[in-house]
Amino acid sequence: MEVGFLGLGIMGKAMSMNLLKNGFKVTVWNRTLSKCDEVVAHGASVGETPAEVVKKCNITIAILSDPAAALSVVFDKDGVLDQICSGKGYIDMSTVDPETSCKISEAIALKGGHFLEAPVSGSKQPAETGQLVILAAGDKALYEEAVPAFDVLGKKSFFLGPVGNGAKMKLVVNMIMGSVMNAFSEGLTLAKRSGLNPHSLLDVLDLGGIANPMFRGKGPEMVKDNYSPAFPLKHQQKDMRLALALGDQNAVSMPVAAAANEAFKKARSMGLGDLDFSAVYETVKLLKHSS
Ligand SMILES: NC(=O)C1=CN([C@@H]2O[C@H](COP(=O)(O)OP(=O)(O)OC[C@H]3O[C@@H](n4cnc5c(N)ncnc54)[C@H](OP(=O)(O)O)[C@@H]3O)[C@@H](O)[C@H]2O)C=CC1
Ligand SMILES: O=CC(=O)O
Repeated sequence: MEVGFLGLGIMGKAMSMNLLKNGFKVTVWNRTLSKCDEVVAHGASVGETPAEVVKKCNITIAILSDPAAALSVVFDKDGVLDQICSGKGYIDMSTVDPETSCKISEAIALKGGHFLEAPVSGSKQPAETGQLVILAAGDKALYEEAVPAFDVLGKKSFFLGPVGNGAKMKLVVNMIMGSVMNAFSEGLTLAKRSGLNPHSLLDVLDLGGIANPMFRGKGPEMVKDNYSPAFPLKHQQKDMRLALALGDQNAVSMPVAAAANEAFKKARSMGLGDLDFSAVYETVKLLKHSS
């Protein structure tokens, strides 16, 4: 199977390498072209523009930073829309809002093409090991066609119905994740400030009802102040912002998520946006004792 791949950031690089390793022919494009070198060394071809990739491949996958990037790659000059047509599919795996997905879907449908949104849950390591959870919605026939690729990229894929449902599911999941990360940061800080060993807290958490892979994976690194990026904090803040907008539209009061968003914004203002989202811990550590 031949697929196009747009966007070779943390996720796109790992995912395209995984497709190559599993026998797919892959043609890649990245805005910063030099980032294609490593995947090319592993057998990928390069397209000069998104349009060139779509022209060559019947299915093109994208995973880009945010709504602005997702829209730019489709609508700008030499973008996806230039070459999408009947018989071709476009799968956007970026985390965006439902409105962005619907806009892309409608434009592609007008050209006779097929569209699937398929944001993913899971981070750098699950992307490398093919353990993502894929949250697809849109064109069911394109979903069926993409299953061999999804089977390589993920441990499970869901088809959630009409376009927008994948984006919504992803935003709900990441809203919970961002809120939990803030509570975890407060807990680690409280443990340390009150004289407890934070490693003991991690051990206790891991044996109880709220044990989870995020505490297990990020906790020991946070204690060492290591925030090497797997999921960049600027993207987590974007997800909180988009989830809060979804809350506005549905009149859902989300004070916990709103507070978590403020903490991520604070972290960005401290220059931590390119670090892992666990660096929000630094904003809690910053707060002074009252006594
Ligand atoms: N990292 C993670 O753990 C996860 C991330 N996600 C989501 O996946 C998406 C990608 O994340 P990740 O790989 O971490 O992000 P990165 O920041 O590592 O990569 C972003 C990618 O988007 C490209 N890009 C940014 N702006 C534009 C633009 N205007 N036009 C064209 N390309 C653009 C970048 O190109 P360039 O190299 O030129 O800058 C790069 O290829 C995001 O939506 C994120 O929320 C979802 C699950 C997990
Ligand atoms: O979007 C991030 C993730 O870890 O999932």
